[in-house]
Amino acid sequence: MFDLAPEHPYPDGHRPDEAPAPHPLLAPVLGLLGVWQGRGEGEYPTIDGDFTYAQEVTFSHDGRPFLRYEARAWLLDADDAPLRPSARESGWWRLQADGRVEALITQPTGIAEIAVGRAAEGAVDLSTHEVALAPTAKQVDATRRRYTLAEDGTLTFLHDLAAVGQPLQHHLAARLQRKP
Ligand code: HEM
Repeated sequence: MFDLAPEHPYPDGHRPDEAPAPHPLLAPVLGLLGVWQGRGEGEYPTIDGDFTYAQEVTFSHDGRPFLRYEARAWLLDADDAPLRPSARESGWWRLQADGRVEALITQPTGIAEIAVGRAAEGAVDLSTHEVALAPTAKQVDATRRRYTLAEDGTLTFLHDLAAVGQPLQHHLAARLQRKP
């Protein structure tokens, strides 16, 4: 019989300098490893008014050439107090030898995205390759996600969305700080 392991034998790493050693193909995204938290603003022409939100984003790895990605957002009220849970998603970013990234991202709203793009020096730009929708999901045609790591350690996130009959346009912008 299999003996239950008290701890996972291959825990994910959240820092470039801790075990497991990151795979060399992760070099362009090493600066993203860890848990990030911050605040953002969002809008869309079909939504009543702007909104502010908080988000926690986690990038980790197990020594192979892909990142595990998870993002959870919650809406904020006018005093920045949590209002209600909002978008969440998780997936895998597969790093290729020439800096290309293939990202597979799924959301509980019935949307599964494959996005492709490039990673270089802490900047990642991902655009839709394909979107698959569950039968009851809202129509999403395309997205673009840009992550930029600034000198001061801030991670900027920009998200464009083509959905529910609207052309690709701004949906979200956030500034995240790495959690200690
Ligand atoms: C930080 C992440 C996100 C936040 C905080 C957020 C927030 C919101 C909010 C507040 C709405 C209005 C409806 C509601 O109150 O729930 C909305 C609508 C929507 N969002 Fe997002 N969103 C996020 C990410 C995404 C992503 C990644 C996608 C698609 C890939 C997406 C696609 C949509 C769509 C399709 C709608 C519906 C528009 C409509 O029916 O008029 N959102 N979002």
